[in-house]
Amino acid sequence: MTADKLTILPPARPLSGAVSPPGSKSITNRALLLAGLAKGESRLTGALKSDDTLYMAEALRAMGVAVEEPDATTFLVRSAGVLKEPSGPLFLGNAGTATRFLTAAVSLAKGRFVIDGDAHMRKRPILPLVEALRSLGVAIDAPTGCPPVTVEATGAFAKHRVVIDAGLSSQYVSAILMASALADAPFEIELAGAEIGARGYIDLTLAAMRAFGARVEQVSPAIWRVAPTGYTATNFHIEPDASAATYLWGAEVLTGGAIDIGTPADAFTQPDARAHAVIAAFPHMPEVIDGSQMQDAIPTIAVLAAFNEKPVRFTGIANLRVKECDRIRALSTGLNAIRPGLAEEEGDELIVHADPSLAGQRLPAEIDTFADHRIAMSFALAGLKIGGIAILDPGCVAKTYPAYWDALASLGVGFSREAA
Ligand SMILES: O=C(O)C1=C[C@@H](OP(=O)(O)O)[C@@H](O)[C@H](O)C1
Ligand SMILES: C=C(OP(=O)(O)O)C(=O)O
Repeated sequence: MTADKLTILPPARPLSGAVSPPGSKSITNRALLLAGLAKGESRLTGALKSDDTLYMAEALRAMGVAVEEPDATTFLVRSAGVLKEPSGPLFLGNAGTATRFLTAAVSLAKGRFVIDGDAHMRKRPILPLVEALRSLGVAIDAPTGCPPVTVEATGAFAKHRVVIDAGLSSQYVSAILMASALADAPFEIELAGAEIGARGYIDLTLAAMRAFGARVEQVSPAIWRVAPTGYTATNFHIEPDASAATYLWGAEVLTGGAIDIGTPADAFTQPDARAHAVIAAFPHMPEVIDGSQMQDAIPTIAVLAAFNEKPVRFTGIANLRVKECDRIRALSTGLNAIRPGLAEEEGDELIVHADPSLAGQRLPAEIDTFADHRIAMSFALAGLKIGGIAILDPGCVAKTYPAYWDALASLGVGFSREAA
């Protein structure tokens, strides 16, 4: 974490140029794990190198997997196909994917594993996953309901069917799906309720599992069946990050520019690519936006909404409160710091009162990012149109997009950096 602040200087011209977003965080962390669970060598290209994926790589190394980095976007993973007991706790920063996915994966290894993270991760719920694994006979404990999680693993599940509540996070389901291909018999996962965060992330999980040789079928909208195939090492290419793309799409429409991100919106398989259609409608974005299937894109769209022609109500976003920070609160706080009354929380919904006349004004505001990369990256968009927007702790973008500020600079955005 850096203590400084970065003030965005609104560009005089529309932003134009070519910038490729980095590799997908979600897919990189799935591929790293599955490569670590496969016997042999897997080459992962187009990968993201950022805090979240480097924590995953480091944890795998601590469990005996060789993870080499021949270049800036490749991981070369060599594994015996089993995760060994590490000599100490696995520290995963604030990487939700790494934390949840590894909690399930180590439950089928042998030994004692402690999954831990930073102060933010220690506030992010993991109890539904812990309880599901416990119901499978795993000796697992998370006294606060959040990390740290301690697992005493014996190498097998005692049962081959689990019911899990994924209302708070789809990552719990992805975690068990990926681990369950290592069970010793066919395994079934059922959702406790119809509610699930973003289903598109489950599809990403199934696609990654199949690429590494798993056989998994969706029996009904709430039930998946996984064959006990284990994983096969493979070479795997990772597409660019759709959530990262949303900032570039946002910068393009907000400034009336032309930014070539190198990937057509319909070529992404990640759920946040849905945001493209909404962003492309700017400044005529809909008055009600259901964020449930594109959750990580909501900060981007909410900041754009401040410049929309009509107010926007965001629904289906309750679990934004348990992401890297409470994103509903962070968005309302930041927008109201720019101009009081700009945003309003109504229960777990967010209303952004649009005001196109904000563009071109000077409204100095310090944006508290709450150490959340998406709050930093999305509020930078406001700074493209409003003078005086300062992003606190800009280094937090390293969680998923370490080159973000360089990318904006390459498009012609200027900054002034100072100690906060
Ligand atoms: O499976 C994944 O890769 C992710 C799932 C989503 O989280 P939840 O399932 O916790 O909502 C998303 O917000 C996160 O950035 C990545
Ligand atoms: C919610 C996010 O991350 P994670 O849950 O993987 O930490 C995110 O990247 O917006």
